[in-house]
Amino acid sequence: MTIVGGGTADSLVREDGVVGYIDVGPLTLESGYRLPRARLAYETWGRLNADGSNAVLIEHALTGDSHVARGQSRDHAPEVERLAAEAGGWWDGLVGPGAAIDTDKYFVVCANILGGCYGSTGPATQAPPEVDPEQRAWGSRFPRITVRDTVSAEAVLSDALGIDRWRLVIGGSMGGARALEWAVMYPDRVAACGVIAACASASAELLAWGQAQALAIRQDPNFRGGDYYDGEFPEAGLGLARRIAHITYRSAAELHYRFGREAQTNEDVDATHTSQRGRYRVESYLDHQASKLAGRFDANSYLSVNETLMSHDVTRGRGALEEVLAGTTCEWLVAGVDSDRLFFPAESAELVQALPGEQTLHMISSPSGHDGFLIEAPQLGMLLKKTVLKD
Ligand SMILES: CC(=O)SCCNC(=O)CCNC(=O)[C@H](O)C(C)(C)COP(=O)(O)OP(=O)(O)OC[C@H]1O[C@@H](n2cnc3c(N)ncnc32)[C@H](O)[C@@H]1OP(=O)(O)O
Ligand SMILES: N[C@@H](CCO)C(=O)O
Repeated sequence: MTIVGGGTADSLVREDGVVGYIDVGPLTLESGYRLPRARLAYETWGRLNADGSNAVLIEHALTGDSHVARGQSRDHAPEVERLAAEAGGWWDGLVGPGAAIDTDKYFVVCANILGGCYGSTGPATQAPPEVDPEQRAWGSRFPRITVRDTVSAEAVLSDALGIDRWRLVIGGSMGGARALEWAVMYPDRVAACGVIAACASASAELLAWGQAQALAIRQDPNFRGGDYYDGEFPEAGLGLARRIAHITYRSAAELHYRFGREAQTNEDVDATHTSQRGRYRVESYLDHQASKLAGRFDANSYLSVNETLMSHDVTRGRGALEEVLAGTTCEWLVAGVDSDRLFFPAESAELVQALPGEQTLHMISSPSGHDGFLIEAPQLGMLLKKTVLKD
């Protein structure tokens, strides 16, 4: 995948891998705000079978995208097809021909989240004339999107694709939150649900990390309240937000093992003037993660998806967790990552205990912390084949 660089809002929208768009139309959000002309960009793999029973919906994480796996199944411009075929997907080990989510068998769909910057409607998208006669980017005017709003939009996508019922809806992290909401909001449309490294509601800890990240962006002088598209982008703030987040995505033991107190190559951490000292390797690593994200993501979109994650609470306005989940009818795969310090395994256990029937908590073993749900795809594949995809 390549990123289209440049200084305009439109150029932030990276759409190389996208094979389709669905106009969701006006979408009434949980807040009551009516989002006019919402659009979802999505990718698909495999073929939908005659009775529509082989469709799998994959939900990406916070800054993820629809490019779950290499290749695609729909005709598109040759250049787009070439890029998509070449570019590795974020769950390549799990999704593809012969993989646990076998694209020779299943029709796989993944949509870019509302509020993001990968082709679905987000803050960098041109606002419609009823919002802005000059049709500048939404910027600061983009409304708050909840997890439920994203699922409502995906239900419209499902209708458009002719999918009445998903064989499986699965995601990790915020993708897991969306999968869970699918099972609650549309119990008749979900045969199986995979909630990986996710929980029933965003914890106080997660809200706290979320606030710190949002403030990092908002305090960048280039942020200008969110209407920065005609000037410098708040890359420093976005990079700081990513550093904060990335620490929570990895484990303390892993950071210690990989980086310890080592200095980055050719840098002197013992220089007399501390303000001018070189970097520890772990600092250099975080700098790299920060600049990578700042090169591929829009700061307003980061704020939007961060808010969406913070909104996650499957019980909001519905009652106690057990009561809410009692209405679900699907099979479950709930898995935590044993070293996760963002979505703690105990939170996955709490979800399992509240589900109807006898359920099992599965654990992915990983030294990598929360990102284990991305890194340990083979383990997750084995779990899927043992549980909800055993046929
Ligand atoms: C669901 C989704 O989010 S999908 C969208 C993709 N997601 C992302 O890209 C999220 C951000 N990325 C990540 O979180 C991780 O890269 C993962 C989870 C995808 C993969 O994790 P890992 O393979 O363990 O990668 P790791 O965290 O070690 O990072 C490796 C990078 O750090 C760099 N790095 C390692 N040590 C250092 C150092 N001391 N100084 C600078 N850079 C360093 C490597 O060169 C490598 O760079 P590259 O990614 O540009 O090739
Ligand atoms: N690295 C992932 C983790 C968030 O769950 C992302 O950026 O989306």
